[in-house]
Amino acid sequence: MSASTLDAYLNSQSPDLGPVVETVRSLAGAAAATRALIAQSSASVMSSAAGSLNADGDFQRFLDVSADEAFLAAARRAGVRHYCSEEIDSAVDLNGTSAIALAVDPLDGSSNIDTNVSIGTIFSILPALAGEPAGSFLQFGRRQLGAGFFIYGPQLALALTLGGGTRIFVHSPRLGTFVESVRPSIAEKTDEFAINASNYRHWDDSVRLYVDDCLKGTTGPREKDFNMRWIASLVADAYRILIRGGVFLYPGDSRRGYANGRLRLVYEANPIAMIIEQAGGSATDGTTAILDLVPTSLHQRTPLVFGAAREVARIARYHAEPSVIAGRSPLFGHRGLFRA
Ligand SMILES: O=P(O)(O)OC[C@H]1O[C@](O)(COP(=O)(O)O)[C@@H](O)[C@@H]1O
Ligand SMILES: [Mg+2]
Ligand SMILES: [Mg+2]
Repeated sequence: MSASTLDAYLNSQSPDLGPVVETVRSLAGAAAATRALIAQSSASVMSSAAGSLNADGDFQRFLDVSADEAFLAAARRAGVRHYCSEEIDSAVDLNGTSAIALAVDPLDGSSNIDTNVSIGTIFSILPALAGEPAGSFLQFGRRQLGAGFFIYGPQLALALTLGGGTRIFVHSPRLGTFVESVRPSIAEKTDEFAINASNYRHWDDSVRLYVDDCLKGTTGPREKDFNMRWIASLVADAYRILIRGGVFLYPGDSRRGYANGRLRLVYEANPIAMIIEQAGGSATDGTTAILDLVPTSLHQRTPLVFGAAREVARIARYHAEPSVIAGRSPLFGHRGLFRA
């Protein structure tokens, strides 16, 4: 693969993708500025409270709000018509000239801000519909024209899809631009899973049984040992899966407000699902493809399972065939390590 820049890649797109290309170009500028802000700020400034709660009830930090301002400004510069983000209550009409709707999670992985763990920005690009701005974001994920995320990690990187596969670009401070790094292809099998295991007691039996079976390793039904990773930054977990495979789960659970997990459909699950599918993986809410779900509200949550296609399909069977679980009920007496 010959090294290419993000600009060259964007310039090679067909003219009808022009407004999408302009949007990505503008977002890349905002990401470089956000990266610089992160690099310059002390941990206490970055994580300091902005003083309010967002639409989902999360405490907003300084960086959540400043990233939102940077990406909103980038949307305006690109002529985006409709904008929504995790940090604002309702979608807004920017009166832009292009028929583009942009949904953004300006700062993903907020709980990691002051620990110097990778965080990022996730975006979803949709066709803007006539009428109220909110309507543009209630289209199912297969309508996305493009999706991506920036990750502020050891490298500033962009995972991007415009529908013809997924590409990863890494920012070169020397060249002042993003350079293509890898075209990820997610293996369909894996022996690495990612889940917040502290919620074990809140999960339903299908998720517990799946994790139990992984933990039993070579002597269990999977007949192989599994490794576990959980970064608690969706962008970082997704990036790892793009690079070396694996499967990620944030299921619904019995905690108050967590019936549909924690992640938001419009600006987290949908763009990640498109990026993952375009890299050869799959993404579901446990059983149904994320990209086939029709959002009913801007900030709605969804359970999210994504990564290696065969593993995601296996997890769907744990969810969809209670008889499998019922048939295994004698095992529930010794469910595994997390019960010890
Ligand atoms: O702390 P938990 O419950 O494990 O949740 C971690 C998840 O929450 C998130 O931080 C939610 O995103 P925000 O930081 O944008 O609210 C994801 O990045 C991550 O996967
Ligand atoms: Mg997020
Ligand atoms: Mg966020």
